[in-house]
Amino acid sequence: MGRKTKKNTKGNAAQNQPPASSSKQEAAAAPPPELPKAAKKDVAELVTQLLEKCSKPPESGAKEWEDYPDIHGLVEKIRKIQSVLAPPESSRADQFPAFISWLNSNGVDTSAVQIAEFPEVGHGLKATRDLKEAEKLLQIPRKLMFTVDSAKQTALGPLIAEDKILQVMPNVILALHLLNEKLNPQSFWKPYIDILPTQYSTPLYWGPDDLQLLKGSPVQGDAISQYRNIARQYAYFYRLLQKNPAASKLLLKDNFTFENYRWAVSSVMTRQNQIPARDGSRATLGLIPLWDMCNHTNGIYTSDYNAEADACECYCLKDFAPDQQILIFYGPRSNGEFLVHNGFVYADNEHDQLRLKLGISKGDSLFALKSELLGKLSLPPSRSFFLHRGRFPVDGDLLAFLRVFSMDEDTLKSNYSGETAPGPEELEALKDENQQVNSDNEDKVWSFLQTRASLLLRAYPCSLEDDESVLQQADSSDVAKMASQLRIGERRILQNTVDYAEKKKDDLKSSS
Ligand SMILES: C[S@@+](CC[C@H](N)C(=O)[O-])C[C@H]1O[C@@H](n2cnc3c(N)ncnc32)[C@H](O)[C@@H]1O
Repeated sequence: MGRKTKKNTKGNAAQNQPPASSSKQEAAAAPPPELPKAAKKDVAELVTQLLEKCSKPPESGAKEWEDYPDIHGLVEKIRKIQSVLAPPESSRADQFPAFISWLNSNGVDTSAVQIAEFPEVGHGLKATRDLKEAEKLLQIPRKLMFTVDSAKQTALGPLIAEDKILQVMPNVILALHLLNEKLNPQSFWKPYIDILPTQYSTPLYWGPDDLQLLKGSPVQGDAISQYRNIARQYAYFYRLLQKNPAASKLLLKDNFTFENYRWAVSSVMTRQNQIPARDGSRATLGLIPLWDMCNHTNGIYTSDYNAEADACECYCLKDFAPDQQILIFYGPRSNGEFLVHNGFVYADNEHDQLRLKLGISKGDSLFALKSELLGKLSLPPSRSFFLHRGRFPVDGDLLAFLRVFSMDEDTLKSNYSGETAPGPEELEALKDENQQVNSDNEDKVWSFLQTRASLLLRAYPCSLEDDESVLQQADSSDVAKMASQLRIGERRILQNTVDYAEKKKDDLKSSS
């Protein structure tokens, strides 16, 4: 979410004592329930199959979708066996008072905010009084933060020190840390973990029918890849926890269910933040209690790191009246990114963009010349680009790629290769809309883009009106609404691109 930079202002550094190591606390905890031996054996076999299935390199297009039912099927079998370990349902809202007391007793002033439930966004913060734009809203000391660094100081530390894969996956470290602390009734962070949502709307919670709702959108492939990645991670870390002696005393070891893992991964994905390490030399990944109760809106970053106070500070994005929801800006992400990583999309996303995969065909007789020129622009011959919402749908990288993609042999040979190889200025010019290679090339660029965007518009399985009515219908599922809102945004970007290309072609005609 918010970007954190170092900032020196006055603060109360004396409060910042690290929490006691929870490895000691774990020793006092009652053991959580375990699966019977036979069930454990069945899970271990399914996990081996899952790891094998997910470890095959992901294939694009239809193949990716073809693999998904098998992966999903194995995961569902595992979940069924492990369902006996599910903890009793608990009410999140009942835990808020203890959470606020915990914050207050650790030096957090919560007087300006209150936790409340809001339509469409879940729980969030509301103002308890008039708050002015740029006024300091919250200050959360490091000792309350739940970070990769704090994970290393618990019983997870030895496992992190041993496993090379874990060391390069800070988000997984956080997820395992969260699960281990959740199982520990003595955890310092218990009041925080108790108020986390019990489930999420990320695609990790979707079934095959839900994923089908994304048909026509490139986000469908992203959601399937995410599911595959998390299933693979689950299988890998399941085996690691069973086999590695450094994991033998972890509470997590016998409670590492897929349900728990997708919950922990989603908790981390939807709430994580980069936090400068204590010495400022690097960033660590972490969760920031209370600050992470703020929901997102368009705007600018208003969070900062106060190095002197060793605390995260959040300022008001705008004026807020009493009882009004306090919103912050998470960052410039597209609706597709928000859907896959945060489980939501919203209508007025100023930073919405649509992924567009493009490549020079290996069968193109000019492949070598075009690839060489693209290399000089630091672009591979095939990659994903983005079409943007707003006045300028095409950015410099996409424009340069399309110009090279559309170049004829003569132009390539006489202006862009060998002795006529372009210098830095000519390369920059390829990214500049106000310059052109020649009018024929320019016409090809905009015609190609117009056709491609029109085809993508036609590829959606339903109309704009259908999607708009899904949003209006009270009985539409949350996933159906999300998929419709996503497509509405994508269609707007594609239609804007078609119109923009048309205008560019008209301008070309009138200038020739
Ligand atoms: C950091 S948490 C914010 C607190 C969260 N609403 C809760 O109940 O714990 C981020 C999550 O809040 C929800 N959210 C935040 N901003 C939203 C928005 N503009 N529209 C819909 N959901 C939103 C999404 O579920 C997202 O994953």
